[in-house]
Amino acid sequence: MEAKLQLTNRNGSVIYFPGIFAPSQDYFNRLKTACCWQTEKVQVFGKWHKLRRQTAWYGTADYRYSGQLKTAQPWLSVLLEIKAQVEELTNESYQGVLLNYYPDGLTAIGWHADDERDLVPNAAIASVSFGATRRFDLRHFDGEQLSVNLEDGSVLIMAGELQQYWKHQVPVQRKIKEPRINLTFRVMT
Ligand SMILES: O=C(O)CCC(=O)C(=O)O
Ligand SMILES: [Fe+2]
Repeated sequence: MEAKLQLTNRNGSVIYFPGIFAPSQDYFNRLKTACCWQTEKVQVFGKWHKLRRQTAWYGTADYRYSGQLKTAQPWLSVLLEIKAQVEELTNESYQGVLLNYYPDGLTAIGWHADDERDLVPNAAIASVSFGATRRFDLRHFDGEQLSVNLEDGSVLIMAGELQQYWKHQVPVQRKIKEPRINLTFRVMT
């Protein structure tokens, strides 16, 4: 059994597994090279703005989120390799993965819940991290906050009713100059 840390079990569960993938597997560079990255945009008062964060969506189902339609690109072998290990660890099967590329610590993702209607409600979301360690914050609607550092090769599982009661973010960390890739494997309707 792998080492694991249960961060909360209140209104959903969050479990952290460090060191699931070894640095020698070189997934950061393989994903950086193989994936078709797109600069993320957000619409504010009708105007589109480019973000520093880049994303990619792979799998067998299209995904609508924050006003955009992400057309699924077919699975890559490197993604299937990672998916197989994550499915074994979490006892779940995933139809899609959202990848986020953070070039440095100035790149962040704001408070949100992963509750889009294309996702099966309350199904597990498995979040895999490569590269720079970044802080991951969770905030319950009643104000309780939790944080965990997501290290290279780790897997974080969010499950149950979590997305209905908690939001999460990856905040700006100015001192971090190194890039990071995160993959969130999702169960789609
Ligand atoms: O980069 C992370 O650790 C989280 C990404 C995330 O929350 C998302 O893609 O919905
Ligand atoms: Fe998220």
